[in-house]
Amino acid sequence: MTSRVYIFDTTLRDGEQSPGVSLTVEEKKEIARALERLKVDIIEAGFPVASPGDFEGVKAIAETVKDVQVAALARANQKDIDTAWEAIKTATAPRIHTFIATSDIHLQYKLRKSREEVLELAVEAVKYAKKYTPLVEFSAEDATRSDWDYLAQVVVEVIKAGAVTVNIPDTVGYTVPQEYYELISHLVEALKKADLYDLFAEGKVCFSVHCHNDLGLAVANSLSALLAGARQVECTVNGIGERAGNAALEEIVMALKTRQDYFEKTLGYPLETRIDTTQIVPTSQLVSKLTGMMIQPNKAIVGANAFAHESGIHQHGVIMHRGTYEIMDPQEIGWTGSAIVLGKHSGRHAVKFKLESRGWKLSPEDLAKVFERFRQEVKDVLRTVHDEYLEGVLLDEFLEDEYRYQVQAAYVSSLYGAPLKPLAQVEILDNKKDKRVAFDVGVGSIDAAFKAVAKALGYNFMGTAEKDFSSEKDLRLVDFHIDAVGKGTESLGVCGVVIEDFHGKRVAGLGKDYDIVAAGLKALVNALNRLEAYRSKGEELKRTLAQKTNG
Ligand SMILES: CC(=O)SCCNC(=O)CCNC(=O)[C@H](O)C(C)(C)COP(=O)(O)OP(=O)(O)OC[C@H]1O[C@@H](n2cnc3c(N)ncnc32)[C@H](O)[C@@H]1OP(=O)(O)O
Ligand SMILES: CC(C)C(=O)C(=O)O
Repeated sequence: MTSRVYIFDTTLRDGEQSPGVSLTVEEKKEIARALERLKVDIIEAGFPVASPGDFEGVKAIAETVKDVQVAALARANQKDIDTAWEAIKTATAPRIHTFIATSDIHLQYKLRKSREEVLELAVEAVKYAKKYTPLVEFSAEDATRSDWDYLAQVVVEVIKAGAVTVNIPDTVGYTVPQEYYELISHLVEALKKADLYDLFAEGKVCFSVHCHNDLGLAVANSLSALLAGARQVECTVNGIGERAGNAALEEIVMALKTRQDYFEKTLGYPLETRIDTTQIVPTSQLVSKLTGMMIQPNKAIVGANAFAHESGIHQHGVIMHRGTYEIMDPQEIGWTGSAIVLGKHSGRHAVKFKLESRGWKLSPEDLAKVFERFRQEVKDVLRTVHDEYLEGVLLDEFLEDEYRYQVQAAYVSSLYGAPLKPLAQVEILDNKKDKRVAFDVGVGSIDAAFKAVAKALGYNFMGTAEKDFSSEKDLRLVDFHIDAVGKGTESLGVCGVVIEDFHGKRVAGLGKDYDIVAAGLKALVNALNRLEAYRSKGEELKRTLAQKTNG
């Protein structure tokens, strides 16, 4: 048996069958190019007879990609096969993928045909497709709910008719790993009985698997089938597809790579794909963007949290040795690295690590003070804790005396249904007791208030605009959010802001108030106090604190 596993990507065919997904020809070409870079073996580009748009998409892909087979789907009839061929004939290696269901439930209710009729249609379809290309794949739709002996008969006959790949789909995600293993083994035995085993053993005929995820078992079932002798896996990027989706390409590939030891121990040789795993994350993100199907944060391999650690014990482990809580190298998959994310469950080691990565070296006593303040003021208060909030509490701890500004009073209007813009007037007192007053308008009351505060203190508030900084006075808003502590209209508003200055320095500010605009004002003024204190005393403080660690 060969050790090579062929990756048949059906993102553009079964993946596009996800409810709500519809890709343009240009988008399909962009994904196909990404799949070529990922080095999948086969791209199933679509179902050409389905619509002129599908036909054009498949044709365009066949003309675009070179280093990969291009497959087109066709029912077991001549029109579908002719149309499939028309669409893929310019591909470097065109594959016709014809299919018909073999389960009694499909035969009786959907096809309204006998087993004999379906067998004949399958054989005729393969023979007909074979006139166009040697690369003919046959799929026995709903194979896992088919009678095993009838399925074996179909498999044997389509191979005799010329199919070089025989796919055994778990169309409705019904099987379980052990059963699927036994089914593939049963079909291998059938090849032996039919004197076709040599073709299979030499890799001239290949069993393929195509698993749906209705019970969440698509990847497990696919891997189990590989152990039984299948050598092609049909899968989609991010696991998108009909209903609960298909087996996720990234999970199959990384399971084979990460547990190569297990497959080698079990089979006596490793299983290998030719996938360039560093292309997994870029491809996944492209597919998500173009299909509009979000990737859940905890999705294996490609979810935003797949290599992020928030709880203290795990963070400590990862800081000491990544392998304590990670079984894959994120960079091998195309991530920039793992992430230590500060949050409710973070501990002292993570806080120390984060501060050190920003150039702060603290004695155990100073670290304890900052950690305690972080615990009290930030950890339980914010859901997303940017690293800047941690540096912020450090600045509060050591430089609070330097803070210059305090909101004295503010008047901010809030409008509904009026053709006017909200207006903010703020009065800020500095540490020399001088009053700084400014007015401004904004798209909303917070926007107006922030502009007025910035103006009063000599800054120019750019909002979240992507435009370049043009002056030392410019300030960009990097993050802004308000959470409510408590329930109902009397809850406390907690506002967090992160701003960036002309030099790229980012600082965070926090503000709390029963009035959410007031919470926002306090947060921005807190951030500006921290920014100015950092600018005048930050580097000196770093040196002073670091010296304490030497003594
Ligand atoms: C398991 C899978 O993922 S299979 C692929 C599913 N993908 C799609 O369906 C893609 C989009 N489909 C379409 O655009 C349309 O269904 C088309 C163009 C393919 C067919 O449209 P229509 O001709 O209107 O038929 P409709 O979809 O309503 O019914 C399917 C017909 O194909 C027949 N059929 C279904 N599977 C097969 C097959 N593998 N081989 C031969 N005939 C089949 C059905 O019996 C039915 O025939 P009938 O019209 O004589 O009753
Ligand atoms: C056409 C076949 C391969 C299919 O998509 C399925 O059975 O799910």
